[in-house]
Amino acid sequence: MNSIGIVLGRFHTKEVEEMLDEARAVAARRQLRIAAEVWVPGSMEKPLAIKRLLRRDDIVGAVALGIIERGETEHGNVMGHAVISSLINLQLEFMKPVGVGILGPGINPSQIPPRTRPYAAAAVEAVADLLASA
Ligand SMILES: Nc1c(NC[C@H](O)[C@H](O)[C@H](O)CO)[nH]c(=O)[nH]c1=O
Ligand SMILES: CC(=O)[C@@H](O)COP(=O)(O)O
Repeated sequence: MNSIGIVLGRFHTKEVEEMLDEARAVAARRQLRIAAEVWVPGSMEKPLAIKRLLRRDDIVGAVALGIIERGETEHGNVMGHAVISSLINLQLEFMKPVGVGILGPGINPSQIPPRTRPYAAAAVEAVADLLASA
């Protein structure tokens, strides 16, 4: 059974816990073992946490979950671009799939609930699909 790791940001923790619940269910359905669940302060810390997981021989893929909320400045947009770009680069560096389930940037509170489970599911499904097609 393939093992993956999940990195989660602590912004909007309750909603991210719902994303984790969905990710666990999809992983089980796709016969993926979750070898690690790593909580980090925010999205800026996700690339390092994902890289630590991808360096592990027992982990063949990873998932990043979290929420980048709408702020008053461009901080969230800049962060979103940088983080997602880094996660894609890590995928190519290690040749291991990284599913990105990060809501936003610029998401409003009312936009979060309908996206938590679909985004988490899509991130795990993407990793499972890439592993299956390897
Ligand atoms: N505003 C959000 C953040 N900001 C925190 C950063 O990700 C980081 O933890 C901080 O800059 C210290 O290095 N993170 C999110 O994931 N979502 C946000 O909305
Ligand atoms: C997306 C964020 O960083 C948010 O939490 C705060 O943003 P801002 O400083 O633009 O209000």
